[in-house]
Amino acid sequence: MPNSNVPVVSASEGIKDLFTSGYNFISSNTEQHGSDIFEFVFMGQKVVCISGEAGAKLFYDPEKFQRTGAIPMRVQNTLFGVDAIHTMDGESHYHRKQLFLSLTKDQEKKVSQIITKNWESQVSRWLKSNNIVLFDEAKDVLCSTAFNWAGIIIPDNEVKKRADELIAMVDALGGLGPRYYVGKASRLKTEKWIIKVIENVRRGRLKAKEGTPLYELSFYKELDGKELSSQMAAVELLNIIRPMVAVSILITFAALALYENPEHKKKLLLDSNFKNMFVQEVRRHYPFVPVLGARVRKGFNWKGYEFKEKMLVVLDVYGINHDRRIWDNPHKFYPERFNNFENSLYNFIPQGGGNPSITHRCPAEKITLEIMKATLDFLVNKISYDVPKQDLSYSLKRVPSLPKSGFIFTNVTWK
Ligand code: HEM
Repeated sequence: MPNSNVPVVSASEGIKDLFTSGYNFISSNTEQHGSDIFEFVFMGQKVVCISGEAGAKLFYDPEKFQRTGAIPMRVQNTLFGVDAIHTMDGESHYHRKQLFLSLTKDQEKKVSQIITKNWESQVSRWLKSNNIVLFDEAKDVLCSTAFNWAGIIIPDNEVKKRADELIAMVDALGGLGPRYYVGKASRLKTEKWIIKVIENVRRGRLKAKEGTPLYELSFYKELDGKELSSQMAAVELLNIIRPMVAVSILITFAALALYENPEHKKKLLLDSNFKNMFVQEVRRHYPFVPVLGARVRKGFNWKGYEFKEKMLVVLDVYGINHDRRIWDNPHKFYPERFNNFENSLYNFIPQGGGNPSITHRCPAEKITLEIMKATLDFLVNKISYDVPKQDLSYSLKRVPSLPKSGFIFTNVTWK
């Protein structure tokens, strides 16, 4: 059956639109055409874009979609590593996912204690400095937190270099040219180092504490009873450390939200429930993950549209977090909207959707929230600072996005 019943965005129009609309590319087209599905030809390949809560529910049906063959090599070469959990399906995905779920389960308190200590240890330096860039500080603090939690000790003078490499992998996501090559080189360098660490643990030359991600990934066995190759173990260990460092992007947006909405400061000082709503709204409101991709496992029909086997389907993550059918006044920063918000698993998906023990949804949303809350608590309750004039704008055309100045603060004092 021909798919003549959905809008088709021409390749030339679509490319122009992709570069001018960025994060809003899918939602601007679904709104314009009044359809949650449209087709678009990107680099010679037909891509089906879907949006809306029902679109997310469809996308997370493992009978209909698979991840094998969906993640471009340029993303695997930089962000995730080749053949990582993100690309797996079925039983082997389920088995590996249980490892990630067990590594992250009930860890939020431990991680937030480490990060609070790490933030506090920066203050004596800040008391003597002017114009401190929060994003730079956050990526280093998170890098040292992530390695400490994962069971890898790195000297203080290596933290910045490692943090820069991990952020370069994330920054490569929407980058053509230099950003991509810096991200790829950073992955090669970091993987090489972590492979050595894992081999040292396996040969008993380096002690790793049972229960830490380093130990568990070093000795984890696949369904066939074999250990991961040291390369694969390194890729997956980095799939825990790298995203933790990337929370620095959300932290920078949280500081921006606090600065632009000073009326929330008092409530953040006193009300832990409000702190929770505030960080949820940061995850919803600000741009981070733009889209997710999957391939049709076996042909099916949805809303009269014929999804054919192997078709590439892209889900509008940013758009669903700003969908007028789900959120009133979606472009307003309004934490109170999370009071009594009914989460259906598909209507608020900043870290993916569905049930995380079955789907590819992020296993570390609780950890992410606690890192953000511990940081907000530190910024609001422990220190005072001024925010000088700077360019705090951020672009929806750049993936990932970030306030241009990185959020500069100065005149720091303890409270
Ligand atoms: C900055 C905050 C974070 C964001 C925005 C984020 C976002 C995401 C997204 C969108 C996915 C993929 C969902 C899908 O494919 O359907 C994902 C998966 C994943 N995330 Fe996160 N994440 C964050 C933090 C973390 C942290 C702190 C960790 C580890 C401690 C982590 C570990 C993972 C892993 C291992 C997966 C793969 C799960 C799978 O394929 O089954 N993430 N994350």
